[in-house]
Amino acid sequence: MTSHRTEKPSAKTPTPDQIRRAPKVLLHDHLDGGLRPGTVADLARASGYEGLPETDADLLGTWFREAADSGSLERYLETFSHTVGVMQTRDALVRVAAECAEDLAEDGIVYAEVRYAPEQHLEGGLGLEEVVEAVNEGFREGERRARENGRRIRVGALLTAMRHAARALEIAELANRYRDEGVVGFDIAGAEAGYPPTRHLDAFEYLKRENNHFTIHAGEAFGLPSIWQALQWCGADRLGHGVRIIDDIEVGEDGTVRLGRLASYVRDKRIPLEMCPSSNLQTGAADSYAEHPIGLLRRLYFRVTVNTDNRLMSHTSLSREFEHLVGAFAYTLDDLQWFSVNAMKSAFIPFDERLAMINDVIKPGYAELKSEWLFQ
Ligand SMILES: O=c1[nH]cnc2c1ncn2[C@@H]1O[C@H](CO)[C@@H](O)[C@H]1O
Ligand SMILES: [Zn+2]
Repeated sequence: MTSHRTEKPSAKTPTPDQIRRAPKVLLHDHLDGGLRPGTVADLARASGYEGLPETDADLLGTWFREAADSGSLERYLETFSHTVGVMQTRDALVRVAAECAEDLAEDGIVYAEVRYAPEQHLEGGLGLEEVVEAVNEGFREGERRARENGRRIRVGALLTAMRHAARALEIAELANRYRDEGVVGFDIAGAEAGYPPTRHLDAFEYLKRENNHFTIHAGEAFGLPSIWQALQWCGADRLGHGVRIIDDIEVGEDGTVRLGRLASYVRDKRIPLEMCPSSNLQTGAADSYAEHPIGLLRRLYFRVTVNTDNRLMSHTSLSREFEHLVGAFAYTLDDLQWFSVNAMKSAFIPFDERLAMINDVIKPGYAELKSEWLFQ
């Protein structure tokens, strides 16, 4: 008698090792939120930065995670003063960017867009352009080191303007100037409540006139009005977080789902949502992985992507984010592929490159993983 395997192999729960080896795409990761704890300690020592709460790398890593675990975005953001504080020289920026690309490649990421706010790195005397050039140099160096270790990654930069400041147009112009040299788009970040995206309308209008791309942190600490402004006033291509779109979705007792006008628009127009589950648990935007809106949004086929936000503060990696989601929602390799293809479709690099990444890198990578059961 022949025995047949009844379970579709791709429907099995992926192991942590498979998750790590799966080709992944990351669209929302802050350069100043992803330093290795040891690097923060090293750079502080080298530059004479005295404000660190701990000097031992392990203790420092724990400190960042715990301090960021505050339940409020404002308190979460306070921890960045220490990472930004040690990223004020060319060498520090090159090192942090190179290690970032290396770490992402080691985690199985094949394409990443990493963001940072150039205006926050001028205290040591660097100019905005020098900051961008140092970070770009670091990314290229990290890509090279990854290649030497048998890994392949491409990293693009997103330039962020801080929403409480008034330099958005200047930073948008900077992003436009470097668009063919490693910078793929623009973003605004920082405390959301009290700083609506329309404050920076001039920057967004400028980028639209230049046919350039941008994402906006919206719907994280503040709700639907922020998402609505980001899309309908500012014209964002993607939403950073966007979790609060859930406020415009009603699920009835019998399971029927009703989308409001804004949620319908987001789904109909395939607006990419850059979701960052662990970060949301820390800032209070969601209570647990199982209750995170990503579960429902994925079932409703919103264009959901999975991201890290701040690997240091959230003690995470993209693989870990997927592990949490696999635990909460029993996602399979098919789901992971769906998230990765969604992210690649939503990237800011040209269409032909996105398509080649999907067809020549991502899909073959998942096919390879899905075939492993045949040889066990
Ligand atoms: O989740 C977030 N929401 C809003 N702002 C953030 C988040 N994570 C980091 N930053 C802010 O973005 C700056 C540039 O990278 C960081 O310095 C931090 O202030
Ligand atoms: Zn963010």
